[in-house]
Amino acid sequence: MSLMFNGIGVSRGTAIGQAYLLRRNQIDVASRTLQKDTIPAEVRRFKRAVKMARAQLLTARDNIPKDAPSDVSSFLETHILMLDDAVLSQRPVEIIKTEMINAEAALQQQREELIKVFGSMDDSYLATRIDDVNHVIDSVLRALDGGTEHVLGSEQWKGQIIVADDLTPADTVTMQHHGVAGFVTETGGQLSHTAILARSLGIPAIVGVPNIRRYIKTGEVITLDGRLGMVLAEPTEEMLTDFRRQQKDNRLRLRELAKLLDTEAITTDGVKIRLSANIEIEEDLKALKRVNADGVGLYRTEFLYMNRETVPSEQDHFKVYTKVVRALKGAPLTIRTADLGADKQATGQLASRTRPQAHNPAMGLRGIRLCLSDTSLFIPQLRAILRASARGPIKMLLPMLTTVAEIKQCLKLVEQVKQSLREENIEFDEKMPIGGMIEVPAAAIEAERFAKHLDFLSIGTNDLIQYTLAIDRIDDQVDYLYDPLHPAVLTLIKMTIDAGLKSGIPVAMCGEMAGDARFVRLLLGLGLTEFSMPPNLILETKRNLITCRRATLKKQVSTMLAAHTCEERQVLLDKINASAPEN
Ligand SMILES: C=C(OP(=O)(O)O)C(=O)O
Repeated sequence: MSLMFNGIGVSRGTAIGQAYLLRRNQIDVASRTLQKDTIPAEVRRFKRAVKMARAQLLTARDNIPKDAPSDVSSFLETHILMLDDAVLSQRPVEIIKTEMINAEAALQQQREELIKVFGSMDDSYLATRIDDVNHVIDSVLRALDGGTEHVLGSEQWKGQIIVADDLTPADTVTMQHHGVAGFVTETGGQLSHTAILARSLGIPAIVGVPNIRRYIKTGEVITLDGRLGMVLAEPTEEMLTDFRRQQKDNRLRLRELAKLLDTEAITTDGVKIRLSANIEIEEDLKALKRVNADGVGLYRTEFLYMNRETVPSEQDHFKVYTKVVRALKGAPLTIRTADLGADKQATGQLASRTRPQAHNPAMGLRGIRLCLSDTSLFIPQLRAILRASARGPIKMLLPMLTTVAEIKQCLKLVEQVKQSLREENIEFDEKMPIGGMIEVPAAAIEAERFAKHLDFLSIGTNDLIQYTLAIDRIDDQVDYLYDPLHPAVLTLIKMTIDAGLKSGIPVAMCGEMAGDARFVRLLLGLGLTEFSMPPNLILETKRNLITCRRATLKKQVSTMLAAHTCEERQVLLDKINASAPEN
C-alpha cells in the first residue's frame, strides 16, 4: 500500500529513487567498567577514533565542489574546530581515567554535560550549536564503532534518496559528491545548517518527517517533492507515471519560463515592474544571473556573522560587498545592514552580544536597535558599505525601524562615517541612497513621516505579518494564523505604498509575499511596482504580471479591500487570480 508523508520542503526539486536508510545519531552507548591496566589502551582507542573522525571531516571538506559557497566549508571547519577543542578531545580522556569507564560512556557523559550547559542558556540559537556538538560526538562514536561507511558515503548512493534521522553538514556535502538524488530527515527545520546547505548545493530535500524510517526500507522506491514537502513510499505504477509526467512538465515549464529572460517586465497597460532578487550567500548570485534579475533588492548580511569565531572586520565586509557589486555589473545592490538577533543569531565572539537573555527576542535588542546600541559593531559595516559604493551602485537598507529618532540616529552616524572617509581620502558615493525596512506596524503607520528622511522604503512582510498579528513566524503551532490577507496587514501595506507615492520615493517589497503567486496581482493592484524575491521565483512572477492590466487590478483590489468577511475577500482574490498562468 502506498504511504504519503508530509514534512518541511527545504530545497526545491523532485526525485525518484531507491531509499537508503541511515541512522546518524541515537547510537547505543553501553557503559563498561575498566580494569586499571586496560585504561591506557582505552585512551589510545579513543584518540584513534578522534583522529579517524577528523580525517573523515577533512575528506568531506576536500570534496566540497569548487563552486560551492564559502559557508559550506565554514560549517565543516566549525566541526573540525570543535573536535580539536579540549572539551571534546581531552575531557573524555580524563573521564576514562578517573571514572575508569569505556570511551563511549565517557563521551556520552561529556555530551550530557555540554547539553546541560547549553540547555541552561535558554536560547534558540544554541539549539543549532547543540546539534553541532551532537554531530561531532556521533562521528567519534561511529569511529569507535569501527564504522566509516556512513560518513564516507558510497558509490551506491548515486541516484538514491537518503532517509535519515538527521544529517550533518559534512554528510550533505558528501551526499552531493556521491550524486544522491535527494534526502529526507526526521528532524530539522528551514533554518538548520543542513537545510541551508541543501538549498545552496541544489539537492532536493525535505526535513521534519518524524519516524519516517519506521515505514520505509532500504531499496524501496520512493518519490520526493522538495517544493511540496511530500514523500511517497511504495508508489503504484500509476503514481510513478504521474510523478514522471510532473517532472517532465516541470522541466518544460522551466524551459518556457527561460524564454522570458529578455522580455521586459511591463503590464499590458504599460506599467514598468522591477523584479529584483533577495540574496544571502554568494551562491545566490549564480541563480540571480540565470533569471536576469533587475539587481538585488535585499542582500541579507547576517550570514557574514554566522559560522565563524571572530567578528567580521570592515575589510571582511568590504571584500564581500565589492565582489557582489562587481558581479552585478552595474545593476543596483541593496545591502541591508545587520538584522541580527531573534531568528538570526551570530556565532563565536559575537554570540553573547547578539543573544542577550531576552524573554521575547523578536521584540528585544535586535536589528537596528542592536546596531545603534553597539556602534563598534555597526560602524565597520557602514564604512564597508560606503567604501564599496565607489565600486558600483549600492543602496543601504536599515532593518527593524520603529521610530523617526532611530532613522535620525542612523543618518547622523552615516554622516560621521562619511566625514572620516573624506578625511582619509577614501572614495565613496556621496549620494548613496539610504532606505528603511517597513516591518513593524508602527513604521507602516508612520511611513509618511519616515519617508521625509529616507530615499526609499522596502516592506518586509515576514516580520510585518508577525508583528501585526502577534504570531511568532517560526512557531509551527501558530502557523495557521500567519495570514498575509488579514485586513490589518493589507491596510498597513497600502499605507506604506501610498506614503511612498505621496512623498515621491520608491517603495519595494522584499518579504516572501512579494514572490508568492497568490498575492502578486493583489500587490500590483495595491500600487506596488518593485518586487524583490528569491531568484527562482522571478520568471514565474514576471510571467504572471506581464499578462495583467494594472488599471483593472486597481479597481478589483479596491472592491476586495471593501469586502466584509475573509470568505468574501478570498472569493474576490480567486477571481483576480483566475486568469493567471498556472505554476
Ligand atoms: C525580508 C524580511 O526580512 P527577514 O530577513 O527578517 O525575513 C521580512 O521581514 O519580510
